[in-house]
Amino acid sequence: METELPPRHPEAPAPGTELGPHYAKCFGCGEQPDGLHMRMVAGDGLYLDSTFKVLEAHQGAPGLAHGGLLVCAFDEALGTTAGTFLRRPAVTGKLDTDFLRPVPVDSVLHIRSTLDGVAGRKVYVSADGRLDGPEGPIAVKARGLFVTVKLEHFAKHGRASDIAAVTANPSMLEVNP
Ligand SMILES: CCCCCCCCCCCCCC(=O)SCCNC(=O)CCNC(=O)[C@H](O)C(C)(C)COP(=O)(O)OP(=O)(O)OC[C@H]1O[C@@H](n2cnc3c(N)ncnc32)[C@H](O)[C@@H]1OP(=O)(O)O
Repeated sequence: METELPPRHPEAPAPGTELGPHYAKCFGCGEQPDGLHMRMVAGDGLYLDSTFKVLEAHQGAPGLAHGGLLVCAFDEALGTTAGTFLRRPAVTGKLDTDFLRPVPVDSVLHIRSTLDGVAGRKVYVSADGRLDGPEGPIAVKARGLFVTVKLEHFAKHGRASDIAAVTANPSMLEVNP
């Protein structure tokens, strides 16, 4: 598959900028009580650095993060990477994950997610998640294919009450394609 490396969008957040939630109710980055509350900082290339602290509510086995929630963290990081550097929303088409080490409750996963290339509406992204700091051992790796969509995608498919809520209060969204 031929891909191109896109330029960093001129309106992408400056390197070092901490991103706000892309949607106030997002499970990954918004205000959901048991959500992942991920924090993300724009890198100086086509990458983001994110952190996800594994909490009590995120367990699968005793004292360990649930694998599906780890996938959720990567979905969030990868989708935000695509959206941030292209300045248009992208939804997950495909997501592959390698789980290399268990991730304990109370640990912080340090995720670097990178935009690797685009081909038409397809956006290829990948990420590594490390324990014990940004240079620590890799616990989880992921690769994703995201597909850019127009805002109508959400208006057409989203639950009507939530669409009405964000229409009435656009500050719930960080969307400015
Ligand atoms: C603005 C700034 C915002 C910043 C913040 C944003 C943050 C966001 C954070 C989000 C965080 C969380 C993120 C979430 O949780 S997103 C939520 C989870 N994902 C979804 O709900 C997506 C559901 N799927 C769809 O809606 C449609 O299937 C989409 C839109 C994806 C494509 O249907 P559409 O009819 O529109 O397009 P198309 O079918 O012509 O496909 C187009 C191209 O893509 C290729 N293709 C498609 N699927 C696959 C696949 N599985 N493997 C390989 N390839 C695939 C396809 O072959 C074609 O290629 P080509 O023929 O052109 O070569």
